[in-house]
Amino acid sequence: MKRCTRIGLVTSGGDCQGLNAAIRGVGKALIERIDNVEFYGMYDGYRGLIECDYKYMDALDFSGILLDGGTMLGTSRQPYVPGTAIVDEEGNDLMPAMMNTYNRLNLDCLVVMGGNGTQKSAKLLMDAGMNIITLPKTIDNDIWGTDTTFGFQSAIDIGSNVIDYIHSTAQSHGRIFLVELMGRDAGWLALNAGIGSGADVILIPEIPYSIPKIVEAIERRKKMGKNCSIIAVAEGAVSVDDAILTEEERRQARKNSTHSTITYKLASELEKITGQEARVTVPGHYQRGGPPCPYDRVLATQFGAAAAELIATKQYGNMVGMQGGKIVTVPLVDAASRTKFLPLDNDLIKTARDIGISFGD
Ligand SMILES: Nc1ncnc2c1ncn2[C@@H]1O[C@H](COP(=O)(O)OP(=O)(O)OP(=O)(O)O)[C@@H](O)[C@H]1O
Ligand SMILES: O=P(O)(O)OC[C@H]1O[C@](O)(CO)[C@@H](O)[C@@H]1O
Ligand SMILES: [Mg+2]
Repeated sequence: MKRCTRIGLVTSGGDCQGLNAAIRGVGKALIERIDNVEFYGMYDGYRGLIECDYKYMDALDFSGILLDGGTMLGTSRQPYVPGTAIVDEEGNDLMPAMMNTYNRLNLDCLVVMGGNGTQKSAKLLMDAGMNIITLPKTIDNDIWGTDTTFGFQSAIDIGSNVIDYIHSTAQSHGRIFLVELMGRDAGWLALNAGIGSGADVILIPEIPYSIPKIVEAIERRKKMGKNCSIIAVAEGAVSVDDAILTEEERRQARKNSTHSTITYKLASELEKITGQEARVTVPGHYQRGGPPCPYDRVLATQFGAAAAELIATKQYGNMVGMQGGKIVTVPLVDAASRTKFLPLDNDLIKTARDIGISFGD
């Protein structure tokens, strides 16, 4: 009898919408393609791989999960030395433990679903000799080599919806409203949600803001008879003053600040300067929760099926991605090589500026 193909599955990093849809896509497409296939779902990201803690999965596990939020396998963030190793709290390299699980289960391939950080760690697994295929998941859309990631569109929908609802209360009270959206390093989510919901100012990490410029935008609106202003703030947005600090200096400044986030600090500064009441709304992890939107269901299914094809044809060491509307295969060395920040010549930044949205610059 033909030896069975044994596939490991890992979901790593922050959860997002579409992870279960992607797991389902990989599972169903492999069952269709390969006669004898077994699945081992690692619990809680790399923890399961390290501790050989897994769930044996069969066809039924891939049914009825398309709409489920989160990940049925659980996820985690594991300490690491950048680009070098996944480690425990004492700094011990955990590659031998992960390799042990891979060999013990006699895996043919490990499918790793994660964000930009996960792509880097998956490359370490590949370098150590594992057959790896990765899928790009994250609400941040910051993975190099793919135009989009699953989770991103669902988070845009939620972020836009939050701002949609803020409009009426902002208008009734004549207030400045700051809505803090996720995105520590990249502004994709804030930009898209901001444009999609009619924000007046959008602040993203890639374009440092100056407070006088934001005030200018608010005053300009007042002159046009508009009594409220809505500011979409990426959580990683930085002022021009902070942009010149080192990462360590910025960390210290955050630690010493009396404000919980930059958005609250900005709100109190704007209130002082403009004399207009300012309020902050932080949807937080709500942006990552709940069912994937239909677009993400389709994307995650496409990515999952494409991953199955790569496995069936033994094209390991690749990430599945989307470029120009087409499913592509991206070498993991490239996908893991850098973060996909918003380029300043991005069309959407131009569109936003064209309709008078300020970036505080
Ligand atoms: N530079 C790196 N080198 C090695 N391993 C890394 C690196 N960055 C992250 N990892 C590993 O990948 C895991 C997931 O990374 P991270 O927490 O950055 O989330 P992510 O995959 O980027 O997803 P998201 O940003 O959407 O939450 C980390 O907990 C860590 O174990
Ligand atoms: O879930 P945690 O660990 O609080 O991390 C939050 C971070 O995860 C993300 O949701 C995805 O990377 C970021 O946008 C956010 O900064
Ligand atoms: Mg990330």
